[in-house]
Amino acid sequence: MDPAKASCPTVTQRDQWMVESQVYDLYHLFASIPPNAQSVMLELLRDRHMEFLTKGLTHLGSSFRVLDAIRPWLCYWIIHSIALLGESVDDEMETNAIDFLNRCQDPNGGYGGGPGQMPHLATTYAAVNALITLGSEKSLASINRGKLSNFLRRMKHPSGGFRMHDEGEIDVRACYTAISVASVLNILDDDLIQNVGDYIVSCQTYEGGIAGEPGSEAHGGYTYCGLATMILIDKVNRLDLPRLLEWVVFKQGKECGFQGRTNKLVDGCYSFWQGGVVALLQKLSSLIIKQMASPDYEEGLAVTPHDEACHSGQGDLNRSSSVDYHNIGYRFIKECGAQEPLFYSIGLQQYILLCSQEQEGGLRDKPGKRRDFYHTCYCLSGLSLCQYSWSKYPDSPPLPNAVLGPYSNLLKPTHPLFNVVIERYYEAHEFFTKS
Ligand SMILES: CC(C)=CCC/C(C)=C/CC/C(C)=C/COP(=O)(O)OP(=O)(O)O
Ligand SMILES: [Zn+2]
Repeated sequence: MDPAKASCPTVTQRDQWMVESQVYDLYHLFASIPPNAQSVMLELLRDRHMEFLTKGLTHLGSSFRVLDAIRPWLCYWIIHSIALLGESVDDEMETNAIDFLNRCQDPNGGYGGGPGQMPHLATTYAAVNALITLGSEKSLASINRGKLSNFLRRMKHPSGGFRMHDEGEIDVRACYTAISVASVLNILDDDLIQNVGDYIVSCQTYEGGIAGEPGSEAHGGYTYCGLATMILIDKVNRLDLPRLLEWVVFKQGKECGFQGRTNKLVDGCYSFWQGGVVALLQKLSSLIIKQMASPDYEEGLAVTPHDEACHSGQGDLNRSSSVDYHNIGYRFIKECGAQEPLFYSIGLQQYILLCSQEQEGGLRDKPGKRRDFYHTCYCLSGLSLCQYSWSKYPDSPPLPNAVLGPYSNLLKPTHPLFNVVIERYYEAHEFFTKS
């Protein structure tokens, strides 16, 4: 999956069979070997992943010239993966990463794809998440929040959406990256939020998922962005949540991985984009039941129609006057949702460990594809969500049967709204509450 562009809308039956046969070969092999060998096959290859990731970070300054416009993304994918594995980067690497990201910071706010490049919302999100994950005071203090706030306001469009960059496209990714960054940095206010809910509601399609822009096809990446944004702005009740849930659960394929959209192939990165959608919906289970139970639901009237009148109704999140935006993400993870995952969590862990994991380290889309940092980050993020999907709170240790393979596979929990490791999120939340 290339997050920058959409390709052909369907795959051929032959493509589908090829994937199925490769995946089923692996599953048959797995089923045919003794339990102790199965346990070895299911092991998360921590040391090899660390070697792959550390090498990548070391070479960030030199060998990634071809990926010159996404270098803050590479920082985030690598640093977040390392944090999920419960490791950290050494002091020299941390200093280099902070200095490098600082050079990507635009004098007028926001981060570009490399030093001197125009600021872009996607690389701003990546840079901020990377700096939060590094977590030191120097790292957090390096973000110029005043200027970044100006940049976000410059990207705001009267439709309610945001542009990705000056004169750039308006889409649901732009809404999410702007709102996520503003929320975590404590600079979110009514002006930034105005009409965002209207824009995202207009992107929910007849299938139930969310498209990148009005009139397009529902897709897992945009659905994650749209749903997370609606939660962060306290407008999630405006989405048709039962339909969204129905759409996403049917995106988990026979291979146990997720596909991004109807009639396309499963891919390890959707373990996070679609797995994240289900994890968020799990927390919203009482709201979903409420929408379904409403006598108006069949008529499509149970969903609040306009931006002004809506609050989520999620316990403490339900307020009548001014909204404490900075704390929505904080309180959300404390909410109790459904006690069990709403998808086949063990099956997805099996897909990630047996099909997406490369023996030499790093993770990939599917068998036959090459590893890369993007897939490593989102396969590990999805694996972490699965492992904690039976836990009442994301930071309480899961029972052994929730974790496929040896318990040493357990990763750090990630915040499902921001995709940063929860411990780092708490530290950043405290830092930006005070400053
Ligand atoms: C935070 C942030 C910037 C999030 C990005 C969200 C994201 C992953 C959007 C996906 C974009 C898209 C339509 C890809 C389709 O590619 P494809 O046709 O190659 O893949 P497919 O066959 O799996 O649909
Ligand atoms: Zn992918």
